[in-house]
Amino acid sequence: MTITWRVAVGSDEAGYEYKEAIRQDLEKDPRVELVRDFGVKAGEVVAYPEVGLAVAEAVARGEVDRGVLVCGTGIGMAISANKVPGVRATTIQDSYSCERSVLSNNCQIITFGQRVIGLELARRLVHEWLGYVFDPSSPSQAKVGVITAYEQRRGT
Ligand SMILES: O=C[C@H](O)[C@H](O)COP(=O)(O)O
Repeated sequence: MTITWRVAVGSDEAGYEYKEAIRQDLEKDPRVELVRDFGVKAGEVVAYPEVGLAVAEAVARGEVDRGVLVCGTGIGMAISANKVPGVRATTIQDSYSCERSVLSNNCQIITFGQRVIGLELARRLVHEWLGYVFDPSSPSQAKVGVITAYEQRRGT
């Protein structure tokens, strides 16, 4: 079975160059059917939560399957995206965390710090990431379900 993804990308000004490189890679990847760019544009200055929340809301609404967010560290983008109910986001810097972010945690969003990791590593991790699919019949589902149940109890 061939899975294709609808992917959103976004950054603040501190992550603009990586976001652009990743967007271009995604647009060429046969596993990607749609790329939505939530900015920023060149020279634009936008607070990272504005972009992180917009991408996470697009994921939560089902308009895209996944998102890639870039800021200086990746931290602010992950914090922001995780505020949107139903969204799981994490910063990644290595191959194993990339794999587990999907297979253990069913994260829909990964974030990078442009000031933290090299561009080629970030691009490689995105390439790997598109190959992972969460298995809802795996033992990890029940653990992720604890988070979902908490959100539902909270009514968020
Ligand atoms: O997590 C936040 C990002 O790294 C952002 O790009 C920079 O934020 P700052 O300007 O508040 O350091």
